[in-house]
Amino acid sequence: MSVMSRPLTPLAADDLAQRAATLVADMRAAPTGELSALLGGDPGLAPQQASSLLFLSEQPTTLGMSAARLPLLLAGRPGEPPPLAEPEPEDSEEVPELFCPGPVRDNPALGEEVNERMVEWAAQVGIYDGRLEHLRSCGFGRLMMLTHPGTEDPDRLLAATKVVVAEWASDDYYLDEAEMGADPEMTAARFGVLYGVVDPVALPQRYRHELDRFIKEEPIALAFRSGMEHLARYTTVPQMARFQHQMAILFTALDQNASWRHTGRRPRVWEYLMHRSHNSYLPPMILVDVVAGYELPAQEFFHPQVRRAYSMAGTAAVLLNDLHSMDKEADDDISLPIALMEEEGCSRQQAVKRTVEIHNELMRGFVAEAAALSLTGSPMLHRFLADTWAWCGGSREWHATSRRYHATTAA
Ligand SMILES: CC(C)=CCC/C(C)=C(\C)COP(=O)(O)OP(=O)(O)O
Repeated sequence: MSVMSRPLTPLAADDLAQRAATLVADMRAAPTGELSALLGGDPGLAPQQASSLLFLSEQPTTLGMSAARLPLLLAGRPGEPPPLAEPEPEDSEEVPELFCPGPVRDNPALGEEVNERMVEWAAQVGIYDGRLEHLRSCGFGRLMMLTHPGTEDPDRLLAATKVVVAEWASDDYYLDEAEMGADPEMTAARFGVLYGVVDPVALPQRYRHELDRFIKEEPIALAFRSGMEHLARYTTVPQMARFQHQMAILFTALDQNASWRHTGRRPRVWEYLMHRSHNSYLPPMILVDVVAGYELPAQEFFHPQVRRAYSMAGTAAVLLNDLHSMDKEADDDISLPIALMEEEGCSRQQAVKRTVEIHNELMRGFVAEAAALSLTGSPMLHRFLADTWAWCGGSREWHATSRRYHATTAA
């Protein structure tokens, strides 16, 4: 019987320590010393104790992004007063280190090749027309190279890059960038139609040509259709179905975001965190097995405990995006630091610190869940969890260096 068809049973402490050690060993580039201490350092601990330690330990570590790497996030826009609250005096709010690995591999030439081919494709489908140089400089090919160390195959990486760039483009064109035609009043109507392209509808014959024409003329729709056709060369039926499901979740969350912008209503912190769990980095992250050339069976992928584990990683990773894009977002946009400043009266520095703490809590939660799951899951699940961890490391590196977030650094 598949382990995922029955509930997980409490584990013996020595089992947990042993499995956690294996998991950590497989998590290339993980902060192994810290994880070992947390997960397996004391085999006498009961599993619940070991797990709760993961949530309690917030000490600065020797790994991850140090507070020193966050000055840009703390600085605010040059020449502008600090938003909403006065900053705290220096070092009263020390930002903890990120609990997140670094990249498992960095192969700039591979990233460049994928990036160039992606830009060529973007020109063909018509997205980022007149902005292709900026698209190139964002280095989405590099993002995919960094986040998917399991393959050297540029075509596999390119297929995934296309759908990920289509996702970003839909966010830019339909929600975020007014100068690219985004209008919150129209967002839900647009994503409604787009979903019918992602999960193709069977329209009555008489109306099909109108949809076909719409897809040809709407670059975002064409980007999704073309990108998904390429991706389908590498997906199984369940893998493509899970991608479509994740798009439905994403589009709903983007509609929610548009409604806040349209009405001017600001979400509470808990509500924003829920939103960011749906508008998270799961869309690119759940492709880790597709790109690496194996399949996490649907029975495990959709198991609530597995989904809980990788969803924590997906939300944590997107909170790093919130930190890095603080200075580029429009005034009506919302992020976790902004929600914290607005609702809890935090200064900018306090909000950054709190965001890092929440990120770390989620990542520690992911590791705790992953350690427990790898005791009973399939080898594919074990690999999927390790690849998820590696994805976070690659994403962290990209956010720290991409021109999408830092106008003057290398893509
Ligand atoms: C890859 C991708 C776009 C995933 C879906 C979730 C999503 C729309 C984002 C992470 C983009 O969020 P955000 O608008 O905050 O990103 P930017 O800061 O604009 O890059």
